Amino acid sequence: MASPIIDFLLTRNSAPIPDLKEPAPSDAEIATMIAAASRVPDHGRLEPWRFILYRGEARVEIGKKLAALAEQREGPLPEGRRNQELARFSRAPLVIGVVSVPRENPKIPQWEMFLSGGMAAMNLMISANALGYGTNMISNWYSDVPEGRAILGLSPQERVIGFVHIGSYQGPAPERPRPDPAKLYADYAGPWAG
Ligand SMILES: Cc1cc2nc3c(=O)[nH]c(=O)nc-3n(C[C@H](O)[C@H](O)[C@H](O)COP(=O)(O)O)c2cc1C
Repeated sequence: MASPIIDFLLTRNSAPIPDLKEPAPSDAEIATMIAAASRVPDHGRLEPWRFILYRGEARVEIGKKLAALAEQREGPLPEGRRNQELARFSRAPLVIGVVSVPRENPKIPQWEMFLSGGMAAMNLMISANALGYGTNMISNWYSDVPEGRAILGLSPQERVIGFVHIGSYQGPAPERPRPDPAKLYADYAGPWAG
C-alpha cells in the first residue's frame, strides 16, 4: 500500500534550528499553515489556542528583553550565555508561538484544551514541512516564567504550547534514536491490578 502521507510520517523529523534559513514562508503560506493548524480535534469547539508570529526586527527586540530578564533573575551573564539569549528568536526567519488559551467550561477539562493545542502545533509543523520548510518546536526557560511569557505577548492566563521555528532547510536532518513501535502497544489485558 503506497501512501506518500505514510512515507512522510514515517520519516518526519525536526531540523536543527541554526540551519533554518531565509526565505521564510510567505504570508499566503502562513495563512495556509494556520488553516491546517486550526483544523484539529477541539472538544466543545472552544478554539483554545492562538498563534503569534515572530519575524523581522521583533525577534531581535525579544532577544534583548529575554537577555535582560535572564540577567535580572541570575545576575550578570557570561558573554556566551548573553549572546544565546539575544539570539533566541532570531536564529530562524520565522517563529510561530502556539499559545494555549484556556476557556472556562463546566464540562471540558483544561488538559483537553492543552492537548488540542499540541495537535495544532503538530499540524502546523506538518503543513510547514509539506510546503517544503524545516521546523523545530521548543519551549525553553522563558515559557515557564510569567515574565518571559509576558515579553512574548502572552496574557497571564495563557500558556506556551511551543515556539515552532520555521525556515528553508537543506535536509535531510540527522536522525535520532526512535522507540521500537512493537513495544508500544498490546491488546487490552483487563483492569489495572496494581
Ligand atoms: C512541548 C515540547 C517542548 C520542547 N522544548 C524543547 C526545548 O525547550 N529545547 C529543546 O532542545 N528541545 C525541545 N523540545 C524537543 C524538540 O522539539 C526536538 O528537537 C524534537 O523532539 C525532535 O524530535 P523530532 O525529530 O521527532 O521532531 C520540545 C519538544 C516538545 C514536544
